Amino acid sequence: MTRPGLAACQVSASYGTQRVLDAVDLHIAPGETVGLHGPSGSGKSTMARLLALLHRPDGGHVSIDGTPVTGIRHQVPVAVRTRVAILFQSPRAATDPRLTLADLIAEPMRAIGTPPEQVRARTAELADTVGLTADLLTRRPHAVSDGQLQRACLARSLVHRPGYLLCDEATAMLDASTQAHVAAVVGEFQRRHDAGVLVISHDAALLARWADRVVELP
Ligand SMILES: Nc1ncnc2c1ncn2[C@@H]1O[C@H](COP(=O)(O)OP(=O)(O)OP(=O)(O)O)[C@@H](O)[C@H]1O
Repeated sequence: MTRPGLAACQVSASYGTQRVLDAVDLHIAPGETVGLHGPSGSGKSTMARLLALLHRPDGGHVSIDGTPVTGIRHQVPVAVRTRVAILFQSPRAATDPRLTLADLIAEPMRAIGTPPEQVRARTAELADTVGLTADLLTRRPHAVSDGQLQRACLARSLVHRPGYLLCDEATAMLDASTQAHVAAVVGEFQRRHDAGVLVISHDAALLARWADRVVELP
């Protein structure tokens, strides 16, 4: 029987001659919140990029619900790659400054040809979930705060109702109340969809509060 979950199986990753991860295992079960902690440069973000199918491992593989994934990004079938979503630390680095917040949220739906009416309805539903008003949805990133932009990124990450959500220092730049709001939205999504969540943070106190267990990278 296959073990459900998002797994890195003996994955290794290098940049040039620098080996960043060496045969590392990590498993996130449905409904589970796993913390990932480790010193700066230990490969936490690289692990998130591997699990999000954005970066190809040099060795080992990623598996989703027991099925090994081959390829990365668009090489992976839509139904498989949309099982995993990632939320980055810096919403500005992760967004196209030319798009309105509504278009940012809608982008992953348009990319797979979702009909416009469905796109509109789901965008409105998600904007409501993350607490973005209609006025904010018409603005571009330069005209909103980091917290408001991160809310739009969170909405975008939930568009396809992913089975696994990877939060790479996703609340590190936010003030305490936005941090709590983002964590609450993620928690509610997780409960409703039995999603597995990976929380990457330098903040041991945050991980102790948020995660069911914490994995240390050396
Ligand atoms: N695109 C890249 N090209 C070259 N080296 C990279 C690249 N991305 C990351 N690295 C290097 O790989 C190592 C691991 O980086 P990574 O960002 O995964 O670590 P991290 O644990 O997330 O660090 P931090 O906590 O500081 O964000 C670092 O030494 C970094 O400089």
